[in-house]
Amino acid sequence: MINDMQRAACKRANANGLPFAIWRDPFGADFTALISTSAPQLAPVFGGPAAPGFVMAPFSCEDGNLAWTFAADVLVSAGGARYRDGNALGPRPQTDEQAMLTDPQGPAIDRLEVPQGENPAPTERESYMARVARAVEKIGEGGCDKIVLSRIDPRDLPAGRDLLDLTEHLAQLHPHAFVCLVSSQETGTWLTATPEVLLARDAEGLRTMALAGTQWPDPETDIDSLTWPQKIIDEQAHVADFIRDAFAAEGFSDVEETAPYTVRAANLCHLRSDFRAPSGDGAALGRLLGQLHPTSAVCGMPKAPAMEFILQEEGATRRFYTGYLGPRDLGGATSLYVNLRSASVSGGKIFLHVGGGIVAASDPATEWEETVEKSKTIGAIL
Ligand SMILES: C=C(O[C@@H]1C=C(C(=O)O)C=C[C@H]1O)C(=O)O
Repeated sequence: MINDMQRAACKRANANGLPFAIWRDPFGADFTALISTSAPQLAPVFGGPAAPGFVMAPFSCEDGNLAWTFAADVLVSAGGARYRDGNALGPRPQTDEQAMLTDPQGPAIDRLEVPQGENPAPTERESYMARVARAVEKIGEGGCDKIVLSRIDPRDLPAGRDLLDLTEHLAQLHPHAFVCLVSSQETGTWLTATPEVLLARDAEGLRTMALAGTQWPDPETDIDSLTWPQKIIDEQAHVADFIRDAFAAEGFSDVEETAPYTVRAANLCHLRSDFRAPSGDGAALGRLLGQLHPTSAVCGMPKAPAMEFILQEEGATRRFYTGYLGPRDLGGATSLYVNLRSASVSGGKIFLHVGGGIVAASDPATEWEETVEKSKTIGAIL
């Protein structure tokens, strides 16, 4: 899955303080590794100069179309390495640094490890439940229909396990997910196994999804037999409304939409509907991304008061959790995923971020349970 050249390139990047990302697409077999030989820059995802790269944006940002952009200086896919030459990728290294990253005779590095950085405090059960109760109260006062809250669950990384091995294990456990390890000084190091597409563009056009509602049925359950309470059906419909409005506001027409259906994501099930639309020009896509991020699936509704409540309750602890990440302009496609079922890595610790949407009828104890179930996506490898 992660081949020897990809391992060597990521470890050498890490040892040399260079940014890298390594990911596996949903239902894909192979990983792709991308290494930058310079620091990531904040740049527009759509509408700027098109060059292959990897992008990552935080939850809270002024412009949803602005993301940390990791230039694809070296790209190692299952078929071999390619190297940046201007705004394209070519077969031969253009610099010594590019060559060093993939040189079969280059230095062997034992393990990929991340130095100690941030050390956020855990959110205890009582304090999370009190936070949920305050959100329900706020919704009851009017002005907000839904607020997505989250918490942090710090765990120890298994001693002696390489982060690349953990990433590979995560991918094996969750074939449906976009699985990614990304690291830079600007973003920190994040491990993700997300089921949620924020916005994807390829030759066939645009794709996104409205995902909401969570159940954790017995693994033997036939998911087609699952039913959803009306409050979840309504909540998912609101997320779909939000996406439909964003397309309409930016002038995208001929948007096709499916009816909601149940999908599995690890031990969880969600309610989802899919959107497809013809692509637009870069400026319109940038505005669409700005409208979509953060969606009501991870922030709430309406966006502004939900965001204000989240920042007041959680401070700035989310950082890149519920932001987005993914490859840009690679092989003619850009695939941005919501950074969910994700965790930041710092020294020997991994900080799981888990959350859920709160509506008027939410029960604090059940909301806590939901976050415990969501923590199992990454928890399963620890
Ligand atoms: C916020 C998370 O998940 C989001 C919230 C969901 C919900 O409220 O049911 C479902 C899917 C995601 O859009 C998370 O996984 O941390």
